[in-house]
Parts: sequence; C-alpha cells; structure tokens
Amino acid sequence: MTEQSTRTPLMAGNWKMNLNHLEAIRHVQKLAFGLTDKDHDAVEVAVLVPFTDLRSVQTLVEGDRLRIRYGAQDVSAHDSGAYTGEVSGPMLSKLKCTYVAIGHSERRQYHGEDDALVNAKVKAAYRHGLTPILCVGEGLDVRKAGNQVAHTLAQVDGALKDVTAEQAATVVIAYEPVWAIGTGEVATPEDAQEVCGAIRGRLAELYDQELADAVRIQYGGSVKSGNVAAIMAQPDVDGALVGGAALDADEFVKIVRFRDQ
Ligand SMILES: O=C[C@H](O)COP(=O)(O)O
Repeated sequence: MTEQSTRTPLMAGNWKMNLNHLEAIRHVQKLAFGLTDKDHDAVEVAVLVPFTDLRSVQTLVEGDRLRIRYGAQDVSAHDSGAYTGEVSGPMLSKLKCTYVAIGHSERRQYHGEDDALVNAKVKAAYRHGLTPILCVGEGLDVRKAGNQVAHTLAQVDGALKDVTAEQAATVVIAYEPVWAIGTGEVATPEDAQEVCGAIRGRLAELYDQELADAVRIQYGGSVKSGNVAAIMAQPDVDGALVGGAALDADEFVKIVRFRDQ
C-alpha cells in the first residue's frame, strides 16, 4: 500500500446496455456542463459506452475538446475475420477509445468468458493501444466461504498471464464483488480495501513494487454519491467503476466530486 496521491483517481461510468446514441449525446453534454476544469485536474473521468454510441461520443469529445475519456465494454480477442458480432481492437482504436472493460462479471456469467479468454482480450487491447479495465471479483458463495482474496487473485493471475511489465504498468483493475453489483448492497470500505490491497500485493509479486504502486485499482458495486467518499478513503482504492448511478449525469458528477461528499 502506498500514498494514493501518486495515483490519479479514475471514475468510470459503465453504461452497460443503456442509452442509445442520441441519449448518449445528451448525457455527455450534461457531464460536460457539470464538470469543471478543477474536477478534471483532480480526477480522470471516463465513460464506457455501448459500441453503437462510440462514434457519437467521439464526435462530442473531439469536437468540443472535452476532457472526458471514453471506451468500450468489451473487445474481441481476434483482430479481424469471420467472427460474427464481434468488435475488434483495431475498430476501437480507430474510434480513439482510451479504455476497454474486459472480464466484467456479466460477460463471465452470461457469455461464458473464462480467464483464458479474458487474458486473450487483455492482450488484444494492448496490441492496439487500448488500456484494459480488467474486472475481477467473487460471487456470493465465494464471499460466504471467505475465499474472496484467493478467488480474485487467481482471476488477476489468469488475466495477466504473459502480459509484460511494460503493458501491465498501464492496466486498471476493477475489483467488483458480484454480490454488490446492481444490488444496492455496497461492500464495506474494509471489504474493498482487503481485496484491493491484496491485488496490489499480487502485482508486486508478479512484477515489482514500483509497478504495483503505480497501477490504479478501482472498486465497483453499488457505488453512489452517498457511499463513494468512504470507499475512496481506503489507501488502495483509486477510483470507482460505476454502473447504475452513472446513468444519472448529476449523480455521476457528484461521484467524481467524491471529496465534497
Ligand atoms: O461496471 C459496473 C459494475 O457492474 C457496478 O454496477 P452498479 O454500480 O450498478 O452496481
């Protein structure tokens, strides 16, 4: 665990399968009006949007030189070819995405993504200059058995297999206990710190302490303006991956201003 002040917090809104391209424009405009330069100096702000929204968001961000970053919620492990329905790293890169979420629990649960596929997707992201937001976290059964740390670290190991130190230096890891996602049952700050701290420790083992100290580790799962400050006060929590609350632009702005809550 190190001083958080060396790491710029990252607040990322994961819109999941919400907001069509017109709603996306309206939402990003609201964020642009709500966020000040002071906010952007203190916190990096990103939105992870449906593929169909990316061009609209890119146009707004580039046209108005907004300081909001954007990205996708998934990427194919393949770069091109006969993979119906997939969207590739080169396609996301061409749309100037900064981030891509990989291994979200909803993809693991509903689309059968395992650690090997998550690992292949992380490598695909790096091949094309995209920064992965690697999602890890345990389900309720694992939590009840007290195995949350071992389970989550195994996911980190799997996802970062054969990922170089140069690549891993830029990864963002989102610890999202599945039982806290969309349930309103946020993890306690101590729960979040336990696993986020363990993830940083594992990065030090896999790479080195300097790298581990530089990587940003987010918490995700029922984050709202009312609970974000306590979670962000934990030494190894460097931001939040926000689902439901990020669909309300005013609420997301309050989350970005977690220091005022
Ligand atoms: O990616 C975001 C997480 O799944 C959290 O979603 P939530 O804030 O709606 O619980």
